[in-house]
Amino acid sequence: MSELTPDQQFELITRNLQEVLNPQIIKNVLEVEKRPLKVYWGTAPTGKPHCGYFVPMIKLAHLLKAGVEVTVLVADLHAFLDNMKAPLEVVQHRAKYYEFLIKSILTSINVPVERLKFVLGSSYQLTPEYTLDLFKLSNSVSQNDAKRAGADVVKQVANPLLSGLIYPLMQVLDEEYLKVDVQLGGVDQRKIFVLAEENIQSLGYKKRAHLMNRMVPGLMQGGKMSASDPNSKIDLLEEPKTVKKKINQAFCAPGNIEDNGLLAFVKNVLGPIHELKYGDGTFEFFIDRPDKYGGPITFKTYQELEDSFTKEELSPVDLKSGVADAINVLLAPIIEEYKNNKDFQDSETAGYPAPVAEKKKVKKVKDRGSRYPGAKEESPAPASAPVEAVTEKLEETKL
Ligand SMILES: N[C@@H](Cc1ccc(O)cc1)C(=O)O
Repeated sequence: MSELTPDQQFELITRNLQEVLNPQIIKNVLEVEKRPLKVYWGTAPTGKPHCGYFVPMIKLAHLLKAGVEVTVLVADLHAFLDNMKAPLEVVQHRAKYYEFLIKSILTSINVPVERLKFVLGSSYQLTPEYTLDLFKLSNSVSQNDAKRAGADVVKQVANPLLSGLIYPLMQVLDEEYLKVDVQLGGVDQRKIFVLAEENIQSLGYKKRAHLMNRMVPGLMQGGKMSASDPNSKIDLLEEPKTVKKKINQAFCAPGNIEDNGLLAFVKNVLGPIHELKYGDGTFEFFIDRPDKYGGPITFKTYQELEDSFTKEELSPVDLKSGVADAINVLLAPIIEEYKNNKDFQDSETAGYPAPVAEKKKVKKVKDRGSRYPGAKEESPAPASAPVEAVTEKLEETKL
């Protein structure tokens, strides 16, 4: 059990979250029952994981630090039920790939993974008990409610499939079958979490608390970092040159801190990772700025960085270069581990992301950002990396 007091545990468990539903359930376990809290986070192995994954990973780190028993659900059947984003033939393979990546992200930010439990959805979701519970739940949730619950999670298509209604019901049942007190997810899971809170007791099961992390904004104006828009996201196995290119094309207007995915990334990912590595409350963000623009600079608090950007002392180009460098440092050990892992090297035929191609030609792009306030941001060139095409095409043909 943790050395921390229940208050300290609660602070870590809920730190930097966007929302918590039913915190009293958590407090009761920590303060009254005095046993380790049990939390699960589920992920459906669909597209290629991107940098947005750092946010739940940081939360898993907080949970482990707080002595929580954490389960990661690799929701293979959910990946299949979401418009066959992962067809059954490839889902097992992708599930392994996700588990590998999650472990390597955590290891790269110094989080020990031994205490993490990984569970594959199909390992219990095909049992008679689970099936009967699914049927029972389908008799108490209306089509409309199930549809609404999945609206931000299940891909919305012109002719919605029935599987999209089964998906949220199964996510409700997972809370019981994984024997947890709490489910963690992004705020995009909110409607499913509410569905769970409103319906799980009809099966005689207890209501769970829900933790919701923030979504990392995409690199383009508006929206979250999304697997379906390659320009909005940076994959975990993205090559350094591509990272530079994508960050250079990101929307980042001088002095504008409101609609700025890069600052949000520093605040919600780079800052907390620095803190995890070097101790509570610490922050450091370095920009290797050319001498003629003021020389290298280190910000010691996020606020300093934001202020400097607001006052236009720090230009978008320099912010971009600092963020791109930091992302490349973050991704290097993950890419390294991937390249050293033989299991994933010849996986293209399984509809699975191809290895980071060393030979892949990356067209040289001109530096598109501007160092000067008021200069126009150009729209991004389409990034049609062959790596992308493999998964996307497979997904399309199976739809
Ligand atoms: N809905 C989650 C995946 C998930 C699936 C099943 C669960 O029980 C939990 C989470 C996502 O969008 O990635």
